[in-house]
Amino acid sequence: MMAEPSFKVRWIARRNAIFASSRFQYWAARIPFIRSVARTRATQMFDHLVGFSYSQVLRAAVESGLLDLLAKGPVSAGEVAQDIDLSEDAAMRLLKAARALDLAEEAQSDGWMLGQQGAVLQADPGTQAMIRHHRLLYSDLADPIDLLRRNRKEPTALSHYWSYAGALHGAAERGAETQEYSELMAASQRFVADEVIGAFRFPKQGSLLDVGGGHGEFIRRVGAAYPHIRLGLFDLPEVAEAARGPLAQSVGAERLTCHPGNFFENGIPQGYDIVSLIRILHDHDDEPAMALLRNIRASLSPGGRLLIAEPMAGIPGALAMGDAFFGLYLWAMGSGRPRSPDEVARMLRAAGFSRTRVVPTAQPVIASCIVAHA
Ligand SMILES: CC(C)=CCC/C(C)=C/CC/C(C)=C/C=C/C(C)=C/C=C/C=C(C)/C=C/C=C(C)/C=C/C=C(C)/C=C/CC(C)(C)O
Ligand SMILES: C[S@@+](CC[C@H](N)C(=O)[O-])C[C@H]1O[C@@H](n2cnc3c(N)ncnc32)[C@H](O)[C@@H]1O
Repeated sequence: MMAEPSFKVRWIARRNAIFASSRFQYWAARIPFIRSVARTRATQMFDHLVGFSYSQVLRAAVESGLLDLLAKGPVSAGEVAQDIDLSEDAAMRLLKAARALDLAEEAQSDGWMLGQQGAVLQADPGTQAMIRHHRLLYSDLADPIDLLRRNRKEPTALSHYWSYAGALHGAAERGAETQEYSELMAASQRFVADEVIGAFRFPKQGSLLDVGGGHGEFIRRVGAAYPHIRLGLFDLPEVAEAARGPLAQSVGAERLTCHPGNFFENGIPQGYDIVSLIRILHDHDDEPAMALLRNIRASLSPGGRLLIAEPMAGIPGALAMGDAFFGLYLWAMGSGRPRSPDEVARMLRAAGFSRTRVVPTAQPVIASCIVAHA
């Protein structure tokens, strides 16, 4: 027999019945004070509903070169039309859509420039690369129920792209593809690295090993901020080998060691003060994620620390980013899930770490940070 519904259950049922009533909605939109909440809710629902159209405006602005053109503005609608090969009518439709999203601004009569959000986006090749990349996500999400019903290990556009995840279930070969995803990750690393470096103090004379460090953009940035820190990069052989030359040139060969390897099959190199996992843990389901944490724990001496930074779930003010974006993204990728800081902390303790601490970041929508002590 079902237990008596709790007070909370009864309260939610009552609240939902009131919110669903069209009479309540009608009056709420007209009563002073309450109407601002009603308007915000309606706009929020509308934005969720049409989010895909907004994304496609971003994509058109990036892929057509409109943002770069506006950066040289003011430009007329005619010039825009000619430059991006659209009719004047279509160019004006795109400019107005871009203006509505604050990507463009009409600074003078028929003189278009970047809007405030446009200025941020145009200056950031990493976010632009993500906008281009999301065509894969949206093709996988074309039928979301079908995606959620299918065996998660069936190949998708994203699992093919992330060949290391695809390789886990035989969907893809490695090679040229690692080059492509490494470049995307390097391009979008700027904000993540800034968040981590702004939040966490690295030991000035110590050593840092970035596990799954890709082309080394993170350690390049830490290396620039801490000129005396010794740097290590661990990644799949084809990635680590491709990173070695350019990275040595950038940070100095004498303080860099590249370790080719597979963190599920090989031990993590020992002797580092800090090991970092940047945008790695969420890629993996719980069992492999625990194996990776144990592997890192085994490599650390007393006093050693593990720094985890990635977008996390359950972050106040950024809830949708965690479970509504990364939840579906990683589902489509076929591996991993976003975790809350509490979940990550529990896993760290189960892997043998003694203490964990959340390090607050300025923009949790980009990354949250947890440090664990060996
Ligand atoms: C001074 C006066 C008068 C006013 C000031 C007003 C003011 C504060 C203006 C603000 C200007 C400003 C500083 C704006 C800053 C804007 C920023 C920092 C925007 C940042 C946006 C970042 C975005 C949109 C990031 C998106 C990231 C995405 C979608 C990442 C996706 C990552 C994926 C898919 C990763 C995949 C890897 C895998 C497989 C999961 O491991
Ligand atoms: C999502 S990318 C993150 C790269 C980088 N940390 C960043 O934030 O830009 C995941 C990285 O983990 C590496 N990787 C995936 N599986 C691996 C494995 N089994 N062993 C070592 N590295 C692996 C990939 O090659 C890739 O560079």
